[in-house]
Amino acid sequence: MQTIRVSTGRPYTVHVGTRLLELSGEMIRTACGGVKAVVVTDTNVGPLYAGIVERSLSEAGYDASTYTFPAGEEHKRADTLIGILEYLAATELTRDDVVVALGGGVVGDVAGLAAATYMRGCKLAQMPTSLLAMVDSSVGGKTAIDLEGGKNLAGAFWQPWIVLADIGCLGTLSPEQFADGCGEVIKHGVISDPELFCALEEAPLTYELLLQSLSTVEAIVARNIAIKRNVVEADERESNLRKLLNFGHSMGHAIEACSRYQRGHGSCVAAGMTMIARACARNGICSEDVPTRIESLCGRSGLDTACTFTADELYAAALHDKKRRGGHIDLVVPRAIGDCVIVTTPLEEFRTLIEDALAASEVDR
Ligand SMILES: NC(=O)c1ccc[n+]([C@@H]2O[C@H](COP(=O)([O-])OP(=O)(O)OC[C@H]3O[C@@H](n4cnc5c(N)ncnc54)[C@H](O)[C@@H]3O)[C@@H](O)[C@H]2O)c1
Ligand SMILES: O=C(O)C(=O)C[C@@H](O)[C@H](O)[C@H](O)COP(=O)(O)O
Ligand SMILES: [Zn+2]
Repeated sequence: MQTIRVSTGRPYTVHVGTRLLELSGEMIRTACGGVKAVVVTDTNVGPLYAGIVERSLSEAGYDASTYTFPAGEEHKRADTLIGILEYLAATELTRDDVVVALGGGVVGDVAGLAAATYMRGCKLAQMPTSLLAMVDSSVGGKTAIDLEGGKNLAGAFWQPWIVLADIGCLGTLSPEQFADGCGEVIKHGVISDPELFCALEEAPLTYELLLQSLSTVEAIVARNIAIKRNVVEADERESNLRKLLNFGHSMGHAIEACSRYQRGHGSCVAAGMTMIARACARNGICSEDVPTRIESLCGRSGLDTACTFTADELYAAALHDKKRRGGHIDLVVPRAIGDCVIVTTPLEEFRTLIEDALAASEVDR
């Protein structure tokens, strides 16, 4: 097992390993205390793993129960949040008690927001079960729901008390769901770890690798958590540096919204990273090999980087981005693999960059 300490306002430890589902009760009790624990999960993950976690919590002395909501990004919404909050109230959970978010990033984000708002804040344990949630969403404290206007528009920063990433859970993901998490892994390489990016070019993170070597995947997961930890520790509330973690997301979130959340987040980030890198190459900000290498690595990791939406559609959706301030948007642009910067960009220029990216993808075809 690997442990990664996160020194945010309230410090906590991320544990990455196997058999953590079974051990979760005692580990959560040590980190959180309390007498009640509510496992929040979705209809795919619950039948697989909630029973093991609820049993472990009970054996550790908790009065434990489970709340399950329908799987999918389309349920990362206000009515799901309210359903969870009403359940917490019905079980008479107190502020000293624990919400256990067991699932992918959707469960982590919405259950995390429930924990942040229930009685103005109760304890939270993140138990990510998808690759994406392990390498990214369970760490760093961003919680959110989507609104009609766009992705993650209502949320809170609420760091967990503990994160338990049982990599044994990855085996029940579909190859497509596993690949989706690679989008954020590749992002981490591009923003700050060129050695990771090169290592992935040598041996991409694939479902086949998962079947061959769980320990290799465990090491990659831990390395990604450490990358995210370093950024979050430096800028917990995203005043500046943390925006780097949004590389590929200005266009990625727009693609996700345009697809009405039918396309996976990681795949949209892969397309968004490729698009902004293409636009940067066209404008002499990076060399042509940057978009080529990003697109190629995404493809070898099983990610689709195509964008089927028009500049008008993407621009309209991207206007809801949280990094927009008046007539500008803070864009994360790559200068090289491992070297990204945040550039405050006028909206007209951003619109031109979207057009450049789409034009460049036409030329490539
Ligand atoms: N808070 C953050 O910092 C942050 C970071 C990145 C992404 N996100 C958010 O995370 C979400 C994407 O996360 P995701 O890709 O995990 O999506 P998800 O939670 O929808 O999970 C993807 C699918 O896999 C299923 N699943 C999860 N674990 C499983 C397992 N072990 N076995 C079988 N099925 C399993 C889920 O039920 C779902 O159908 C998006 O909403 C995105 O905005 C948040
Ligand atoms: O943790 C962060 O900070 C990130 O930006 C990680 C992203 O991968 C993630 O998708 C996040 O939810 C996006 O944040 P948002 O503020 O643009 O909603
Ligand atoms: Zn993301």
